[in-house]
Amino acid sequence: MSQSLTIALSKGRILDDTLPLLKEAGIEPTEDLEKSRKLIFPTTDPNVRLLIVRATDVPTYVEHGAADLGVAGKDVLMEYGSQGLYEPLDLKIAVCKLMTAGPVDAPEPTGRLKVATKFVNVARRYYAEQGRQVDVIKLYGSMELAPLVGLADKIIDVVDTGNTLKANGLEPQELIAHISSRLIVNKASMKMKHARIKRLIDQLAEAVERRNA
Ligand SMILES: Nc1ncnc2c1ncn2[C@@H]1O[C@H](COP(=O)(O)OP(=O)(O)OP(=O)(O)O)[C@@H](O)[C@H]1O
Ligand SMILES: O=P(O)(O)OC[C@H]1O[C@H](OP(=O)(O)OP(=O)(O)O)[C@H](O)[C@@H]1O
Repeated sequence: MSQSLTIALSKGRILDDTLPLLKEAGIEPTEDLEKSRKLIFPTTDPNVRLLIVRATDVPTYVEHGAADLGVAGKDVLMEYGSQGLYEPLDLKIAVCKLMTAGPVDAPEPTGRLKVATKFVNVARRYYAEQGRQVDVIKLYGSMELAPLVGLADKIIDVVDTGNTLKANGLEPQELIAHISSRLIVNKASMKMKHARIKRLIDQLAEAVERRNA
């Protein structure tokens, strides 16, 4: 008997970049996910369904077993803490960098640094490793605004082209990590549904390799 799989994805770039890889593994949604308000979607494989969740919620669904697998940015996994999950495959999609950024040509602030970010755990860890005293301010978006209005000296955010920083008079400073999206797997599912999950990982790994050849 075939084992059922539930895969958690987020709308936007992760969905756009993951669907072609899933297609190569024989899994295609049977309706247009971007156009629908539904959150659970059947696929051409009767034993595979897709869940649509917020990008930052993907690890939660997978760790708790509400989904067997998911696709999440390394930034999200660094912030969430990935010890409760397996992370068997780098899908090499949604590639960007996690960086500190601040106003162009601003002098390095002396004393306690104010850093605004949605990656508060990453920020605390990063500055603790440097022995630097920081106040970390949690934001949920539009981080670039914080230094412009005096909420923070710097931000930590993902950077791709750098256009968003530039448009706001900011510049990238220190590289914290190279980021791409990873396939994550629930630990119990990996045991209980090993053959099916292993097959999918192998198929996706081949698809990633073909794409990056
Ligand atoms: N400009 C970018 N270029 C390339 N990859 C990016 C970029 N911005 C974010 N990413 C990567 O894509 C992932 C998903 O980003 P996306 O913008 O879809 O969600 P989000 O807006 O960060 O999440 P949420 O909706 O929960 O706030 C991020 O976790 C990151 O790894
Ligand atoms: O260096 P860039 O190429 O400008 O990309 C960086 C931007 O991309 C992400 O935002 P996104 O476009 O995903 O919008 P969001 O804020 O809705 O997540 C991120 O939060 C940055 O603002």
